[in-house]
Amino acid sequence: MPAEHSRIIYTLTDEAPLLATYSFLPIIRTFAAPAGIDIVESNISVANRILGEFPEYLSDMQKVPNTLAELGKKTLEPDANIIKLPNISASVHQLVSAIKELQAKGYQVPNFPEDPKTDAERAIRARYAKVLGSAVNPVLREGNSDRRAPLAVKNYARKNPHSMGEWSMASRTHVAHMKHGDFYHGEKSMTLDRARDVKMELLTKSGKTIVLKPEVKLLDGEIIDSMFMSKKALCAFYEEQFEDARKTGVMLSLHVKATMMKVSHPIVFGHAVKIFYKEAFAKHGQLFDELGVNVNNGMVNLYDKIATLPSSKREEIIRDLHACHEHRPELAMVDSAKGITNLHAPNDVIVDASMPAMIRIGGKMWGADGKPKDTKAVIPESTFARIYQEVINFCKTNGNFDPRTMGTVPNVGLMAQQAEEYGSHDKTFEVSEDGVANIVDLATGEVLLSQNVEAGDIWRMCQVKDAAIRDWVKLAVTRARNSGMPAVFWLDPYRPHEAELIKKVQTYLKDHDTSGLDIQIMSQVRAMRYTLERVIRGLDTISVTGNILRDYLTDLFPIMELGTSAKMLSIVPLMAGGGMYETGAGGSAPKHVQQLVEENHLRWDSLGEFLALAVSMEDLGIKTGSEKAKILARTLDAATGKLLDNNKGPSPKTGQLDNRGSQFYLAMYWAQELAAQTDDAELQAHFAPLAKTLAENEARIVEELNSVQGKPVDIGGYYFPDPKKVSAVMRPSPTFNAALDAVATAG
Ligand SMILES: NC(=O)C1=CN([C@@H]2O[C@H](COP(=O)(O)OP(=O)(O)OC[C@H]3O[C@@H](n4cnc5c(N)ncnc54)[C@H](OP(=O)(O)O)[C@@H]3O)[C@@H](O)[C@H]2O)C=CC1
Ligand SMILES: O=C(O)CCC(=O)C(=O)O
Ligand SMILES: [Mg+2]
Repeated sequence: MPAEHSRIIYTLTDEAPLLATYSFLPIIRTFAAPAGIDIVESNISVANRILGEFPEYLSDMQKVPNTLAELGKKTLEPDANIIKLPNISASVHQLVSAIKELQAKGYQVPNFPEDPKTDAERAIRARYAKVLGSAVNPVLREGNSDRRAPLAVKNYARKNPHSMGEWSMASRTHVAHMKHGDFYHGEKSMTLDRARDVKMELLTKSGKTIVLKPEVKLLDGEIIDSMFMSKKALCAFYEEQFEDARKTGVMLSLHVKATMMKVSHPIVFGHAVKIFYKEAFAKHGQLFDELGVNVNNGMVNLYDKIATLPSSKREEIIRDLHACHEHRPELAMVDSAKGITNLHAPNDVIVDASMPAMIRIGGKMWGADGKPKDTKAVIPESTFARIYQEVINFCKTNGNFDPRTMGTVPNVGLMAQQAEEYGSHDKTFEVSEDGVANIVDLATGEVLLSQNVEAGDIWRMCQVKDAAIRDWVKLAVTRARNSGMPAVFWLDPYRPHEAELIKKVQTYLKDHDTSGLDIQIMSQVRAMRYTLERVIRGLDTISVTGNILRDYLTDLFPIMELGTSAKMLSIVPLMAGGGMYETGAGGSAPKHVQQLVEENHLRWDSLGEFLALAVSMEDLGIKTGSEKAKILARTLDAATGKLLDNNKGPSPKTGQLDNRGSQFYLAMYWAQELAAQTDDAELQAHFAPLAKTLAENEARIVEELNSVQGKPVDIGGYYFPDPKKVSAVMRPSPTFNAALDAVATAG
């Protein structure tokens, strides 16, 4: 078997998934080896990405290759087979913390220039921008998204329903969104008649021409949009909503996606903070400017910056901040015990996860007194906010969803080739002066799209390539055909971008045999209502959406159906022919690391990894003609089914089975499945002794894994932990380790 074709690339990322990888990789290697499959690591953690970006600051020993760029290239090769775990999409605060940790460990990478003044600082900042926010997914996701709950997982959730909070008709929880002046209302869109090179420029009222983006290469048939968020409208909206919440006595929460929309949403977040605390900002604004306070990075930034002030001044500021609360509504808390509010850090309340968590528990968030309360969820962007209001209306009328009976909602999402918001980061600008923002053809000078903007508005251009749209339509038809489910394109004909998309969808659907399929196009709110009406009748519906709703719906529905998006199968069929298998649809669960460090219990569920590995091995088997790889995939799926049936997922409670124990059970069941199959005698003989050893030592291994819990452990860092220490913590069972080693030696 050619070596090139028997390779699975396994990413090393951050936080909980990285910890889980330390115990899972030795297991995977034990099983993959006899099929000639190499498991190759690719470290794309935020720390490693920083090091990869700044080699000239490092000693030769410290230098690392730019792994993300290399992996990005790999996604364009037809034999790519990548298992991608969730990684940190770093906010500025997280990035700065990671830099500090690296520096403390002797890696002399430059400081992050928060407020660059010189060209040199601007250059460093531009390089750090490549590490900031959602920097990994847009590079690797060179294909559209296919996310769904596998049948075994869905059946497990039906039999073992997670808890759901009660919804009451009297709930005051609701979503507040902008009615004008947001990206939706100002959007203009067009499909290119031919390939063009364009620039983005601002013609100011004062007569200047500011070129914001000198060149963007556009392809024939590509859809481009120009849209802006009005600062005035956004600030007026915040004022009105904060006051409404205060008057009506409902708690307030803000939900944005500052990590994925890494340029626009921090600004949107910052305005909320400045308006909430406006008296304090009016009084101390000049000092805050001098200190370089930037609340786009949350209140945490302000607290960090004032820490250097003499204590009397600092206390005065803190008193003034607290005084603001008197005429503002109660704020939802992220951690009420520690006094961390919703406005503390923009990465603490990430809308895709935070809204479903709130809906799941009956429309509540936590108040400062630690009690769950109804909340006004402020989500400025109307297109996406309205779907949540629709779910809330539905729950108020029909009660909470029932995981035992509800249907499933898989998603086919448009994201390939940096589609929509994914490609907009370097084309998003905070407008410096009133004027006209134009997208101009470089060759002809023709103004393609034009907007009247004002100082402080956020103006951006999004793109979607024609090939990505064709591939998305094809994936939707394939999924509809293979699943037998109806598919709904969630597209709003009144939104200019989506009106362009609808034309293409209608055209490309004709390229496929859609006979007998139920494929419809509906605006988001109607699509949500239609889908929910089916969901409560136990009926399944595929949602086919753009990039943002791909993200939002693949947390929303899994969290209702399965209790978590960790249990999703998340496949990216790469357009160049390879496959990327993401593990779950959720994030990197920072809370889980805290629990491990404090109590040596890792509640991270690796089910997503198990599911991803099975499809990855299956694909490898098909593409390389390896029967052994196919058998490994089949038996792994069976083992995962058994794991679910026997309830061997990790418990959130310290002292009980955790991630490590769950992985042990997977290994035992997998070995048993391989020992029991008769299609391949070699594999059978190879794994029979392991199956026997693990079964005989089950009680002992579980005891070794569970008895270490309850005490703090040291993993030697957060963003750049010590591999030896993590490995020791994550592999605490000598008996299990020896059993795996014995197979390697025997092989
Ligand atoms: N694909 C990717 O690379 C993604 C990366 N992210 C990044 O992850 C970080 C955290 O994001 P956040 O929005 O807080 O979302 P998370 O999904 O990390 O956290 C929300 C909650 O989901 C639950 N959860 C998620 N995954 C698992 C799992 N495998 N096993 C058990 N529970 C799980 C946990 O809840 P509980 O313990 O209460 O059950 C967790 O606290 C950010 O840096 C974000 O940018 C986010 C989404 C996707
Ligand atoms: O790219 C990111 O920052 C997050 C992506 C995400 O949340 C998702 O894909 O579900
Ligand atoms: Mg998401």
